[in-house]
Amino acid sequence: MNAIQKDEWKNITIEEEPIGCGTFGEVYTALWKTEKGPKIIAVKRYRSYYSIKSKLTIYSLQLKHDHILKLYCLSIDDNRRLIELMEYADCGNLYSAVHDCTVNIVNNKYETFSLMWMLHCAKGLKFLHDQNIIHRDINTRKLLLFNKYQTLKISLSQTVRTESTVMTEIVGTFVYMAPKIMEGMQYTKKCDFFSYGIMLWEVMSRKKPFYDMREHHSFAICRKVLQGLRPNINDVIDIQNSDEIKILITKCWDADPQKRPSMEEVVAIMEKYSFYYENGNQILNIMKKIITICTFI
Ligand SMILES: Nc1ncnc2c1ncn2[C@@H]1O[C@H](COP(=O)(O)OP(=O)(O)OP(=O)(O)O)[C@@H](O)[C@H]1O
Repeated sequence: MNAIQKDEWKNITIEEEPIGCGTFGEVYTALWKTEKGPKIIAVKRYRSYYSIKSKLTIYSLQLKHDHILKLYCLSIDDNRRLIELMEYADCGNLYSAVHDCTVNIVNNKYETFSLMWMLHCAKGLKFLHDQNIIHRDINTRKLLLFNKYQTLKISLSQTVRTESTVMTEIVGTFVYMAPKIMEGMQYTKKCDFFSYGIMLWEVMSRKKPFYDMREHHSFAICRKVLQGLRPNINDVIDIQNSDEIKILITKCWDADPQKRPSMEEVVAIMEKYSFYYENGNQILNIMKKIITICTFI
């Protein structure tokens, strides 16, 4: 792990107002004057040392992937608080991009964006699973956006563990949590697939999971999910051949973990759709231009 030298702190200026607040601490933007020039980074200030062991495990794994958020280093500040320096996501989290309908760049090409985001998420998760790592709390607030909303990366929280670890303590966010985990069973990779299914529904419907439940507290959601209730699949927006996406969602959130698809399958389906939409749109634009030119001739 790269440790930050004590005198390096003078090169880092942290903003006063946090940009986000999580379970374990607050996140700020900061300017880091490095030898290669200044760069904007994100800094997380933890409230306690509780996080340090799991964070050190994550760092020791040295995970590098296009769809995993880059972590630079961990340190202790002058007030003896655990500090983490990481890549700054200039477009915020996916939850806001999906539910805040004021982002025009996203609204104008929503289908293309949504399929691309969920492809990136599947690729990132597949990478983690290939290393035998389980995220355990993947949700749309943990998916961060870059590059004019065109790149998505998974943020690694304290919940991330290697599969060999015994994990029966319940962690995670209830609306995205697999029923077996609610029952206190051991976490396996399959719990991330369940969360993926809920997120895919959320992104493809632009609705919040269980938005239509009268009682929206954790216990009510747990009870309903254990009884087999899932978000309404018909909320998924109609795109060309969206039936395959709907089948994928229902397979991912199946109560039986064995019936959930593999991440290879998920990546293959999402790749097919993203390619279709990306290229379909380009072909459509070229055709529109040809038609315009022809009408002028
Ligand atoms: N690297 C980053 N770049 C930009 N914004 C970030 C970054 N990390 C976090 N944020 C913002 O801050 C919010 C809170 O992040 P944080 O990681 O603390 O949340 P969390 O999901 O509760 O994590 P944890 O459960 O590990 O504490 C995120 O939803 C996001 O909007």
